[in-house]
Amino acid sequence: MSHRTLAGTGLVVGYDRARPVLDGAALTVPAGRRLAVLGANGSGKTTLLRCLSGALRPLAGTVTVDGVPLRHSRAGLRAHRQEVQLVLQDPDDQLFSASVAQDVSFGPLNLGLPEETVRARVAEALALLAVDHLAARPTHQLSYGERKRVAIAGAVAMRPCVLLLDEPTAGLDPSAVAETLAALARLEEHDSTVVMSTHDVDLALRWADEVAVVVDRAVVQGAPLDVLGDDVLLARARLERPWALAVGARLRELGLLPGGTLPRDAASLLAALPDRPGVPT
Ligand SMILES: Nc1ncnc2c1ncn2[C@@H]1O[C@H](COP(=O)(O)OP(=O)(O)OP(=O)(O)O)[C@@H](O)[C@H]1O
Repeated sequence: MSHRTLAGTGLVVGYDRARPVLDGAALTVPAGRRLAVLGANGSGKTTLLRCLSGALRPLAGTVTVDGVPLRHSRAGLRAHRQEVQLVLQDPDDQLFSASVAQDVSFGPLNLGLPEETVRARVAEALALLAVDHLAARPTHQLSYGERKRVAIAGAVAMRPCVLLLDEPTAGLDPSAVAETLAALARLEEHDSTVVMSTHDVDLALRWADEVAVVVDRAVVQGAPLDVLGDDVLLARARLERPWALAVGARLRELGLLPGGTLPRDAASLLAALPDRPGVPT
């Protein structure tokens, strides 16, 4: 795998030509950078990811990989799927084989790869997602969190350059969220660029290198502190300011937090606070 830059420009995407979900949206997934796609329910996050994956053809606009436009022919889509993989929000939309190993091997087998290569890819994908101990288990017996990680493993076995994850942490408990994030970090070491959609502004702030907000049928993209500190944009997008920015800004107003970049999570906020109690005069 190697890093590739996935981008969409002038995207008009939707299910009804008269009322597209996205109308002239642009997004760049910079190679090797973590991108979080945020937006309220129904704003069009899934629609955007489906379009970038090639699953949904835009009514207008172009999707490119390293500047080369995606063609929606059979051959074009087949080539695109080897570069870009989408993992759906609900693992039950994705898992259909009897066992975990069979499910994860489905994509590589479909590519016509030799059995030995498929076995190696499956073993690697299961290990990266820390679900190797589940290889022989029937998929329907797994917990929701396990099924979500197995679904990601299925995409990873295709060795995509860009992995698009639709709400990979939704419905997970905090330890399962941490396990998923650790798995994503291992994927990045294997040169996959990871994009996740989420409603969780706090997660986006602490995880992402860049943030894209789907709002008013368009996409606003930028640095996490800029985008998630923009109250006007957040209100338009029906999102809340991340707690770390809200609390950090208030502590700074009170003179309790030194200047510089605002902390992005609890650990860095606590580390930035003075080590003595009491309100400074
Ligand atoms: N297959 C479809 N046919 C018709 N309309 C659809 C279809 N899929 C989605 N939509 C509509 O497109 C809009 C955007 O939906 P989408 O699923 O992309 O939003 P989302 O931001 O991912 O939402 P959520 O956070 O609730 O998952 C919604 O109004 C939805 O009803």
